[in-house]
Amino acid sequence: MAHSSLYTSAAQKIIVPLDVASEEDAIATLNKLPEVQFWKVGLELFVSCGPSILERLKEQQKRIFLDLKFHDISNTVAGACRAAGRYGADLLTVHATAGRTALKAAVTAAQEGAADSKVEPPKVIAITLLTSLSARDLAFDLKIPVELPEYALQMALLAQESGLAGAVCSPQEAEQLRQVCGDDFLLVCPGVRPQGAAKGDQMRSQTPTQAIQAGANYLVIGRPITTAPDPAQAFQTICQELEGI
Ligand SMILES: O=C(O)c1cc(=O)[nH]c(=O)n1[C@@H]1O[C@H](COP(=O)(O)O)[C@@H](O)[C@H]1O
Repeated sequence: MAHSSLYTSAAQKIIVPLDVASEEDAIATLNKLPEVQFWKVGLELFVSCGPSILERLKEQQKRIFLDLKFHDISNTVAGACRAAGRYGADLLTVHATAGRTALKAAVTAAQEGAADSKVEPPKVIAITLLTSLSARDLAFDLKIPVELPEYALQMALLAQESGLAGAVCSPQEAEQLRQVCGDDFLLVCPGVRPQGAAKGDQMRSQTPTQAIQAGANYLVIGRPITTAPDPAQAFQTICQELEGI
């Protein structure tokens, strides 16, 4: 059995999503993975059981990525971000394709919400292009006539110009985004798969080592940990991989 102290710095870089449909299942996942410091609450759990899970996480001094991926007109995005800003989450997502006005409004509104409840505002980060989409999807279905890495970069730059703290991108685009957007821009990478793990619906994946070497600040890793026969062991194996870089 590995010692948790060995994995502290690597563990802080890994965000594990609570992609379950009830608070009970979420708590069961939390209990299986006591070493995880940073949890993601996304659409499935938030729509299923609302904000009470955020209180449970805060009681346990966990960090929270509130991944609600807002994508709407600017007035509606602002209202949602103001409400989300009240919860004291660390990170909050909006889609870059909501556009410049909505992105700027998101940051301001999240700050207002946080001030209302006297908590730190969440860092608002933008989805550049979902990691479940391929270059083929971008060109043929979304009809976007721009190469995929360039498109992700342009969405990240739009987010940066609009005052957002960072972006969500696949590890495959992280190196270019890091070079262009600089060291202070947060890069959060889902679509991360340890060598040999099932990709599922992830179309642009890389290993944890590759993602960190490309410049990711945080890795979002779900099923390779949560559906493993021993989730705590799977988490520790990834931490060990990162400690070895
Ligand atoms: O915003 C996200 O976290 C996100 C963006 C994205 O482009 N791709 C993506 O997979 N995610 C999330 O990252 C997690 C990936 O989970 P696994 O594929 O199980 O590792 C899921 O909770 C997704 O909602």
